[in-house]
Formats: sequence, structure tokens, C-alpha cells
Amino acid sequence: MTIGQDEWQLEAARLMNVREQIERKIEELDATVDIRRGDAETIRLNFWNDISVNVENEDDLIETAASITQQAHVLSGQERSYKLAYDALRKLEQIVDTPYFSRIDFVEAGSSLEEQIYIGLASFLDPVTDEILIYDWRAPISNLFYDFPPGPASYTTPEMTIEGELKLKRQYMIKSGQLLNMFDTGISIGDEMLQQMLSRNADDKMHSIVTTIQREQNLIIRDDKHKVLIVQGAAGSGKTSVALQRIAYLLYKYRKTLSADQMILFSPNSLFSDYVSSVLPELGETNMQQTTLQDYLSYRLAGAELMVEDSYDQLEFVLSADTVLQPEDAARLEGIRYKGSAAFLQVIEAYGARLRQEGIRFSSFSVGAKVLISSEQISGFFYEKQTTMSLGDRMENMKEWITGRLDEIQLEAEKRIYRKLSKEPKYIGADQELKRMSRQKAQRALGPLKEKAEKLQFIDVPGLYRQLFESSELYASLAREVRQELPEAWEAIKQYTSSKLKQGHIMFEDATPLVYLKGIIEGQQTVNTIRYAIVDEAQDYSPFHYAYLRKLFPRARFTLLGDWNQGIYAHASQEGAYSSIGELMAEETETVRLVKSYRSTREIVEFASRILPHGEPVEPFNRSGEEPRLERASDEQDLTRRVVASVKAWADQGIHSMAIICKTKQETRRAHELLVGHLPHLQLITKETLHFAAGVMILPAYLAKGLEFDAVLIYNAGRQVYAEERERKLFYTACTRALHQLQLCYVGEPSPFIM
Ligand SMILES: Nc1ncnc2c1ncn2[C@@H]1O[C@H](COP(=O)(O)OP(=O)(O)OP(=O)(O)O)[C@@H](O)[C@H]1O
Repeated sequence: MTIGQDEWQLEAARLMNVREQIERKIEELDATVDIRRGDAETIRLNFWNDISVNVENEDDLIETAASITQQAHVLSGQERSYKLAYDALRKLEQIVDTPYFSRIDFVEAGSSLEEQIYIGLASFLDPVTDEILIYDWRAPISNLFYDFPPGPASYTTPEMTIEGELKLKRQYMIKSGQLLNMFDTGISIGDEMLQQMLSRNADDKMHSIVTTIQREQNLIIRDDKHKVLIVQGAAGSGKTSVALQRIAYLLYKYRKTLSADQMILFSPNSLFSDYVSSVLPELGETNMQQTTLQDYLSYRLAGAELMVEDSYDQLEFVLSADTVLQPEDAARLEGIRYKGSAAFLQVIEAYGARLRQEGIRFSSFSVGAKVLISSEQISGFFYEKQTTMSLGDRMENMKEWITGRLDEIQLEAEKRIYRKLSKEPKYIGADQELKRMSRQKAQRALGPLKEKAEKLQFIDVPGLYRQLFESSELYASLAREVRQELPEAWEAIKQYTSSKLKQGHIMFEDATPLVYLKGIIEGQQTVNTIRYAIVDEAQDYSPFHYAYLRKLFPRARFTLLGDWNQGIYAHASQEGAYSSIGELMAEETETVRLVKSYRSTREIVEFASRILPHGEPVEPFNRSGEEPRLERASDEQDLTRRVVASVKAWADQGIHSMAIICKTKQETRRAHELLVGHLPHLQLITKETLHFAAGVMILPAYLAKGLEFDAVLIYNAGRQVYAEERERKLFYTACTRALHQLQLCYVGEPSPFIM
């Protein structure tokens, strides 16, 4: 829709006016911040001068303490009011150049007043009249912009639903305070605007999508009815973007009771965490906590002298396994699938319940050959006393009992040492010294044992876990108890697992079950402060992982965002497992689908969709580009030449962000060796890489998860590299990282996935 000249002038004048008001407010706040900072500093400097310190008698002491408390109170009040002004100032500085990005005109039913609502990153009131000049994008009324085309519309406030008619929906492009363009939009939010946003180049950091959030995305962002919200979204449909916008929305809506440190985002890896780290600050919010499942598991298993494999090494194993699987590899693959299942979870829980009654093997507390507290004594205490308590509470009690016993033993030892040493002539007359020495010696002997008690190291949890795979009788009876069949490959899984555990290796697939069992036995360490847990790349988690997360965050609501088409882990290959996740969470669950893909051009989306003919549906956004290019190389040398030529050609076209995507770590290393001489700025990305900096990078496909690049080159899309069914989704994931250009090189025959 074209917008007339008069309208332009009105809008430009309003923009100028609003900016001037913001600038005035900034000046005012600047001064306030200075004053409050100064006041706080003065109080801090004079803190002790303003306190009457008198310690002569008890009354004086009480008065002094009261005086200190009062002064501390004054100081913290002043610091709070400084912080308030400072935050308000920061917010205005953030919006002054782009105060708003859209406008809606709305007439409430029964009224003739047509209200103009301008929407931006944060609200701003006219300092004199208190009129709202800008509405926060998260305010209830702003929902009209995201949810409705012009026509009948309504929005809901905490008190009521307001009906009316939306007369106009307008979007602005404002940069450095200048109105560059504006569009009146119809059904969806600004196709023109969206076209422009999506045609831009990829960046070092992900950006917010606040100006062009689509209706289907908005529903997810604002959902606060469901305790578990599951989003199945196509590659590039905006899952990560939506997750971050949702966090910002919840922080606004529940600003009186919710803070960023009560929200946690589970990311696929540290590189991704870095990539998304600026979205919340861009929206004027503090970042939530970010972590990876791997970090959590490592933290829980730290200290145990075990070699814990990480998820990437597991993936490398799966991707490098021979086409005709060796029996050992087949056993491991079956094991990975089974150990991620709800069936295995039930067996572990039944095992935990049985261990309440019997079966935990405790190690005794000894110094040298002398047993201080025997395993029988511990077992007796544990299984005969307080049997009605939870396992965790019983452990706590037992810990206290053991520590108490060790304290007594230490005291006796101290006395014994004292008695013995005091007979030595050199200590005569040095009684104080002697006492100190005796205490130290006794402490030194008993200290490690107390630490062992404190850390519950007298229970061999890995040993208990291993027992499941050593005693056929035990496992079979537990499985029977929970009415689960043993998996077909049980014998092979059993042998493989017990031999690895005996060598002290914890495979990634065993890490969560082991931590889970540890939680049952030792008392689960829960994180009660977390109110929202958001899991990105949710398809990569097994039902077992979800059960663990549920236990870990008992008070949290969950948002799980994933794409079955990109399930690259062997444990995540069961299609449609979302419903079982819902069941596992045992709570009201809503599943929402996002099918439209915004990242890639139509040509790339269509090409990638052919890789997964039976996958989840994907609909491209209407943005055209070049067809993906296939290039056959005669050998490795020719491949290097072609890759180098393509990268250079892209650079000549001004393309800045490029990725050469390989399958495995080994292929990545080899390709890097061959290419780096010709492409000196090539960045080699490994699982240890922490920072994402756009440029030309080379990386294995699994590390490219969640990321995007202007141009993607699949290093070798040949049949020798991608042919197994288990590699199809990884291949798909790699291709869908491209925004504008996709090229696939191959040696020999192309992969059957693209024939
Ligand atoms: N409403 C929108 N407006 C503008 N850009 C959008 C919108 N939705 C998504 N995008 C863009 O599309 C790209 C893909 O988004 P995002 O990474 O959030 O998708 P995803 O579903 O998490 O992708 P994947 O699963 O493939 O990693 C990003 O560049 C994002 O900015």
C-alpha cells in the first residue's frame, strides 16, 4: 500500500518529536544517575563516620550494631535507587535511535476514538502528560499487531478481553533516528519488511526478530497456559529466535516475580551459546543461564575417577562405524537406543526402589588395615533404621551418623597421641604445643575419611550400575517387575557395557542413567530456583534425558523446541517421540508446529526437502535465489581446487559468512590441512571452540547445529561419505544451514540422498 506525502511528513514529525522527548528524558536521567551515584559513594565513604561505635558494655554494643544495620540499610536503598535510574537510562539510550517499529490503529467496541498505538522495544511515557508514546512489544495491546490482520480484533489484559477493530497496521524502518521507509501491512506481518530482513547477511551473533514476529511464532512466545510446551519446527522456522523472544516476553510479563537467573536454556554446544548470547541484551533484558546437558552430567560425575565420554565422541563413533557393523559396534548402537528409552528408565527406577530395601554395597572406613567403621555396620544402620524415610534423607542421616562416629574416633585418637607423646622428654613443659600437634595428627589421619563420608564416596554407584549389566538375574527380574521385555540384543549390550564400565569408561549413553541412579541413591540434587527450562534442539534428547531434566528442575515449566528432521543422535531416532515426552513429563502438554522456513531461499529449502522425502513438512518462505550447485571432483586434489575456487568466488561477491561443512572430525581435519594453505583465514572449528566469529570456517556438521551462514559448501557429498540411513538427517541438517548459497562437492558418485 502506498503512503501519501502528507502521511510521511506527519510520521517524520512525530518521530522527531518522540526522539526529542526521549533525549530530554535521557539528559534528565543522566543528571539523576550522577547525583544518585555520588550520594551512594558519599554514604559508602562516610559509612564508619556516621556510626557511633562504642563497645564498652553490652548496651553500647547493641546500639552500635543497630547503627551499622541502619547505615547499611540507607546505603543499599541509595544503591537501589541509583540502579533503577541507571537501568532506565540504559533502556532509553537503547531505543532513542529506533524508538518504535510499528503502529496499529485500534477502535474499541462501543467507542468512536481511534487510538494510535506505537510499538517499540520498551515503553515510553510523555514526561508531562503521562500519555503512552510507545508501547512495549510485550504489552497486552501490542499483541494486536502480531496476531490480527486489519479488521475485527481483540486482546486480553489480566482483567478482561477487549474487542474492537484494527484499522491500520504499519511498519517502519528507522535507522539512526531517520525514517527510511514504512509499509502498511495486510494479513501477515510485512512481507516486504520480512523479505528485507531475510535477504540480509548472516552475522557473528543472532539478532532478535521482534519487528517481524509471525503470528504462529507469537502464539508460542506468549503461551503461558501450558506447563510443557513442545514446538516441532522445520529447519529455519525460527525456533531459537522464538525461544529467546519468549524468554524476553516472560521476563516482562512476570517482571515482579521472575528474574533471568530463574530461567535456563539448554543449548547444543558452547559455540551456539555464544552465537545466541546477544539477543536478550539486544531486547534490553539480562541473559538467562545457558548450559549444555554435557556440562551438567560432567558436573555431577566430577570427582569420580571415571572417564566420561562426551556426546560428540559418541556421535563420531556412530558416524564412523562401518557399513557392515562389527558385532561390538552393533551392540553399542543397540545399547545407545535402549539406554535412552523409557523402558530402561523404568528398570532403573525399579532398581532404585529395590535398593531401598537391599543391595547397596558400602565400603568400610579404615586407616591402614584397621577398620574403623565396617561395611556391615553401615549396612546395618542404613537398612535397619529409618526405613520409612526417603532414600535421600536416609543417606543424609547416615552421613551424619558416620561423621559423628569419625569425630569420636578422632577425639580418642587425639587423646591417645597426646598420652603417648607426653611421655617423650622433649615435650615436657610444652603442653599447648603438644595438644596442638596431637589435634593436627588426628585430623590428618581422619580428614580424608570425613571427606569420603561427606561426598558419599563409601557407596560405589558406578559399581551398582555395573551390576545391572553383570547379573542377568538382577536385570531380568527388574524388567519383569516393570513389565518390560528385554531388548533383543540384551546379551550383547550387557557384555559391551560391563566390559567398558570395568575399564572405568562411562560411555555418553551411560552417563545420564548413572547420574539418575546416583540421584535416586544419594538423594536427587534438585535445582528449585529454576522456573522455566527451555531446551533447544530438543530432538537430540532421549526420553531418559527428559526424565532426568524433569527431576532436576521440579518447579520448572518446560519449553522444548526441536525438529525431528534434524535428529542426529542414535538415541533420538524414534520418530514421534514427542508424545512420549509429554507422558514422561506427566503434565499438561501442548504441541505446536512451525512449518514455514525463514532462513533459506526457496531453492535451498526445496532441495533440502528432497533429502528427507518422508520427513516433517517444510514450507519455504517466498524468497528466491540461485539453485544449489553440485560439483563433481575427480579426486581429492581436484576437490581442494574446486572448494578453494568457490570460496574465493563467494568472497569476490562480497559474501562474508561461509562454512565448509564436513561429516566427521577426521574429515574436517584432513580438509583443513589441504585447504588452509590456499585459504589462510580458514577457521577450524572443534568442540572446544567457544566463540563464534563469522568468516570462512570449516567444521563437522554436528557442530554447525543451530548456526547459519550466507553460503554453505558441503565438502564431500559423495556416496562414500553419506550413504547410510543414519547419516541422512545429518546431511539434511548441514544443507539447511545456508541462507543464500549452497554448493555440494563430491568425489566419485554423489550421495544417494541427492540423486
Ligand atoms: N519472524 C521472523 N522474522 C525475521 N527473521 C526470522 C523470523 N523467524 C525466523 N527468522 C530468521 O530465520 C533464521 C532461522 O531462525 P532460527 O535459527 O531461530 O530457526 P530454527 O528453527 O531454530 O532453525 P534450526 O532448527 O534450523 O537451527 C534466523 O536468521 C532468524 O533470524
